[in-house]
Amino acid sequence: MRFTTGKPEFDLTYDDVFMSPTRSSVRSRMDVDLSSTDGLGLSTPLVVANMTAISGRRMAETVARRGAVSIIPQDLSLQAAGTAIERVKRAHTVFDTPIHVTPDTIVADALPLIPKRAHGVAVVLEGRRPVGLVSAADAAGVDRFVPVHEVMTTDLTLVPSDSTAGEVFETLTDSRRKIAIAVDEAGDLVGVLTTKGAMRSAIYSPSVDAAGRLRIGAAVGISGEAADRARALLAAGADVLVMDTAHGHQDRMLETLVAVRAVRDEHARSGGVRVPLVGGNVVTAEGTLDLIEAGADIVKVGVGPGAMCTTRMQTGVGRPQFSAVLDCAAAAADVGKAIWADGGVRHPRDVALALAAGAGAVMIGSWFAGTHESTGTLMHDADGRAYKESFGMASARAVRARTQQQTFFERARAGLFEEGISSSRMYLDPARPGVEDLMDFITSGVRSSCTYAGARTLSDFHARATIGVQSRSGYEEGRPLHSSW
Ligand SMILES: NC(=O)C1=CN([C@@H]2O[C@H](COP(=O)(O)OP(=O)(O)OC[C@H]3O[C@@H](n4cnc5c(N)ncnc54)[C@H](OP(=O)(O)O)[C@@H]3O)[C@@H](O)[C@H]2O)C=CC1
Ligand SMILES: Nc1nc2c(ncn2[C@@H]2O[C@H](COP(=O)(O)O)[C@@H](O)[C@H]2O)c(=O)[nH]1
Repeated sequence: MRFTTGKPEFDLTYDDVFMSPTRSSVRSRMDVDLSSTDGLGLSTPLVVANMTAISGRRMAETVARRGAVSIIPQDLSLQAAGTAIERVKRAHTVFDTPIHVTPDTIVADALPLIPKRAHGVAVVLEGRRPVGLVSAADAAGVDRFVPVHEVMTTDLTLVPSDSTAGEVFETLTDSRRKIAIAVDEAGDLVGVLTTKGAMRSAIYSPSVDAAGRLRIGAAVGISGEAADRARALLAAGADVLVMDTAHGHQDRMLETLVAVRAVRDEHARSGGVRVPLVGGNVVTAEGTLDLIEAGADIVKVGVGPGAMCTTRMQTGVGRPQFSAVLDCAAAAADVGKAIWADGGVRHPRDVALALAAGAGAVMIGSWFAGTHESTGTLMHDADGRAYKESFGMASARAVRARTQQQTFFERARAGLFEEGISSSRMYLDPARPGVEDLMDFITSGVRSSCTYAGARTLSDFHARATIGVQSRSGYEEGRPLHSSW
């Protein structure tokens, strides 16, 4: 990557920069290979942040089907994390795992479950056999105590579970239906697929492990028994381990990395699979190199850019994210390693700019909180707009949950150091209410950015990108106007 006018002496945010178009021989945006350059080989270079309000098994399976990976937060109990990993490993790589209810489930119980999937229905099962579909529209205007078998649709599009996404697409378009239910030879439920899902399956490749199962990562805190948690997560099948703390460039993080690396190496010797370790967060070349020396394969970069973050206001510490990514990525590349750009992403352009600066993949939290797949419960404000509640992992709320086993004094002391927002409303975009909708939005933007730079791969993109520094009005000029001026 090069600057149009030489590297400035001051640090830059994503908003401060733009990319100049350069001559390109790439004929189509679909010719761009978006595989991550972080060694994980994600076909979509996105990682869902290890935040309790965002990353759970539903998020993990959905993004893995589209080539990305989600990290289960450190605050989840080992048992819950193990269950999440196990469910994601069992999930189908093409068909979505639907919500299911029984014919006798009452409408009042079924309705809150339906928004937990972007496809908007629950499958009604007798045993494991699908007998109906119920949507919020089917249940509109009926008594809440009515059993779903009285309102469900029974005219189903059943497809064999070995159907390809293309075959399902044809079946659905021929029958003018939106959702197919895949069943096995016994007629038992395997999963569901919408026309959009079938189309996406043709565009994205799932992120899978050596056994062909969807991938999922898990976080380990630096306080407490990190090595024991890491060992248990590896045994449960985690595909990547993330050690992160606010100040990643501290002795305790380095010691934790050394300890977890030993556990990981032992796991690799016995099982033959070397799980990558991620450490963070840092914003300097020195921090990056120290974490790599201690055992990190990937360094997580970003202090203070996150949407739930109060660190910069509270402490004055942090660094504008574009420059942090640029410097840390260069330092990591010098020793053959990579970084994730973590936090501060609000538009597809931010992802493109992070990748142009050399990030191996980009971590997103809050933007994905406002989706059907995040862990929170769907709520509506006084105007009827749908939202989910999000909170920072260093907020008083998260600290209270994380320190439950400690004494009252320790908890009160920890509570003094909050560096995050405890409650924030992340609205679902009515045009893009699912995480896959946002992934389409982001990846189409990044594909296009690559062709503007004449790049077919992300390493090409980093090599060819030409970046300029813009004024505030330069940034404002680029913002679309949704009504006249
Ligand atoms: N990317 C970012 O900008 C930030 C991210 N976060 C996220 O919040 C989550 C919780 O992280 P964290 O608050 O570190 O909690 P952790 O539970 O990971 O604990 C942090 C440990 O480091 C010690 N510590 C020393 N200096 C600091 C410091 N400046 N800030 C925080 N801890 C320090 C703490 O001790 P003691 O409590 O005794 O001081 C504690 O033992 C993580 O997921 C992290 O990524 C949090 C803040 C910033
Ligand atoms: N300073 C804080 N940073 C936090 C907190 N919770 C999470 N984070 C960081 O933000 C990113 C995600 O950024 P986003 O802009 O996509 O939301 C996450 O990975 C953490 O590094 C917090 O409470 N305080």
